[in-house]
Amino acid sequence: MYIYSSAGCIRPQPVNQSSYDYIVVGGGTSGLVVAKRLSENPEVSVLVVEAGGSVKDNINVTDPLGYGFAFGTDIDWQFETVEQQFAGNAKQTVRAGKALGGTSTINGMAYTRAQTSQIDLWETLGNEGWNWENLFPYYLKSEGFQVPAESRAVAGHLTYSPEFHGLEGPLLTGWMYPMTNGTLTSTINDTMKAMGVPWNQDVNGGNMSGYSIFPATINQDLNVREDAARAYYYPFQAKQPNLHVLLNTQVTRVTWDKFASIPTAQGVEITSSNGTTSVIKANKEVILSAGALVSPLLLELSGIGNPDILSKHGIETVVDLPTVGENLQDQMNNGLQFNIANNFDGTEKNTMVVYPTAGEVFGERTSSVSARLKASLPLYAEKVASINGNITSASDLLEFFQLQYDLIFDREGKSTQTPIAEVLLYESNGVWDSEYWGLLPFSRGNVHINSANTTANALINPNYFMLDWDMTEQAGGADFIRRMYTTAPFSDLVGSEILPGFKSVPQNASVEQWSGYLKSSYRSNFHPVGTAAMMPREKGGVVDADMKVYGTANLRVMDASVLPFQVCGHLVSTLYAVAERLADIIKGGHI
Ligand SMILES: Cc1cc2nc3c(=O)[nH]c(=O)nc-3n(C[C@H](O)[C@H](O)[C@H](O)COP(=O)(O)OP(=O)(O)OC[C@H]3O[C@@H](n4cnc5c(N)ncnc54)[C@H](O)[C@@H]3O)c2cc1C
Repeated sequence: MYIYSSAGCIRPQPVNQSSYDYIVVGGGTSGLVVAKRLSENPEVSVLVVEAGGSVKDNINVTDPLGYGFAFGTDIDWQFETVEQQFAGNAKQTVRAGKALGGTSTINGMAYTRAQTSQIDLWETLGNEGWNWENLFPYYLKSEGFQVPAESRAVAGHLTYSPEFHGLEGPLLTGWMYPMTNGTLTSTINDTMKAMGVPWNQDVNGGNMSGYSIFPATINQDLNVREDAARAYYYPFQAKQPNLHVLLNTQVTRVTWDKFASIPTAQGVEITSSNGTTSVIKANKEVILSAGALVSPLLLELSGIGNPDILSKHGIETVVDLPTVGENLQDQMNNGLQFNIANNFDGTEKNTMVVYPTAGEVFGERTSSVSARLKASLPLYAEKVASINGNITSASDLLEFFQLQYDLIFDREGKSTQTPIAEVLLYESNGVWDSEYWGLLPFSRGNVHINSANTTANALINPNYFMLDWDMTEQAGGADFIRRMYTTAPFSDLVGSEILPGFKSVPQNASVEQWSGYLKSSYRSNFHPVGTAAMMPREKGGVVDADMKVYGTANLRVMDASVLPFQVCGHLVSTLYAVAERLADIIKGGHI
């Protein structure tokens, strides 16, 4: 067993302690933030246990234009879902990073936050103190925004509002150099204007809707990906000798203090890469940051969860918390492709994004779509409850669904400012590609252990396309893209539609006509959240507003599992901010 500690560059050293004050399970996006911040106090020792290794020099990670290079390699967990019964029964692959830095080492590097109302919703649910106003300072605290030079900003349409960005935080954000020249951005802007979609000066201030050029997590001067390890670990290795990292080591469960009156984590059981198993003790706390598809499994393997599931696998119940692993929410990712007309020179590679609202997607149909959704909510709640074994009651689900509805539509059924789709646009291998996803599906699934064997595959079931809104939203996104490609002036640069093509999905297709194509060509959007949700226990929460697991003295979860609802932005910006705030909560003082 080897430990990587503060002594300069990454170099294996024998484990030198059998106990640490804090043990963070998973050196990923969230885990490294918490570990770095806790170890700012030189009096405490912090150990991060990470299943993967260091990828500091892995070109598949560092190359900012190398999105996808790491897929299918040994740093990709490549989780597999069960057959998706509402989407043609095919299984799906859900990617996640297995490396120091976690999924931030393989992701698309987009840095976009959330709609203010989405974060405020967390407080409405009963999580005191979790609202946009309180979280916003932590978005700024985590961020080291690299201000683009004015000439670059003008040439590349890189608009931003300085007050929405932190300059001193560890996580570098900004724009890649080669992305900032060309005229396509303004052509699309004129097209968006023609479609009634405004330019959004900065998607990171709490209003995401509109058309924008989004920043990335990037070190623009080195031209390398900025992942969690580059932001929150490597620069502090030498300065914070009390921050230790144990790589290539898998945590298999939490161990408990047999003599404590309430369940108290005593440490973690680990398996090293050579297969040896041992226990490391935690003097104060264990924090699970293994990701939304693993942290709930570690809870179950440690005896926290649904007693029916635990007993089936011979695991003694430590805390009866049946919603562990429930409330899984992911999004579905589809794409449309078009030929490029000869008059486009193909040189611009800006990070263009459109976040249309329900009104912009559905147009005149908005009130009928909203009425139908509203009327369907009780049915949705019944359906989700029954398919998921009534672990979360239909009445609780109905409450969540009404809150989610209120994000999208107001009381009169009109569209709010919350976007319902993310639409990307880029030129790739000589064609126009528009990848997109509906942002707020109502489907809820789950993830559970399938064995007490810690290395066995889990049962991952996002229930993609379970509810008809999810298809309505996804088909609406496809319609929106077709309009975008056929609206001037962008239409001048577009040839014929390649995918799906009008033979496969006719012009002005109905939702039903879209569904065959969308279900046969979708993939996971790789944004699983909600499986150890921060909510009051009586509503099905797994962690409280301090991310402490209900019924335990000193076990917390901090990763995408705790987000009770999906957010409209990509996840890392919000996870960095939430983890920053949690670190302050643990340290005993927060903004
Ligand atoms: C392909 C892809 C593209 C994406 N694109 C974007 C994007 O452009 N922008 C964005 O903001 N978000 C994006 N996301 C989502 C985002 O990156 C993730 O939601 C986020 O990084 C998850 O952070 P986390 O802290 O929850 O978990 P992770 O960062 O996944 O960290 C979990 C860590 O725990 C480790 N671990 C797991 N099990 C164990 C165990 N038993 N013992 C020890 N360690 C363990 C893992 O190896 C990992 O390092 C993308 C995701 C993917 C997969």
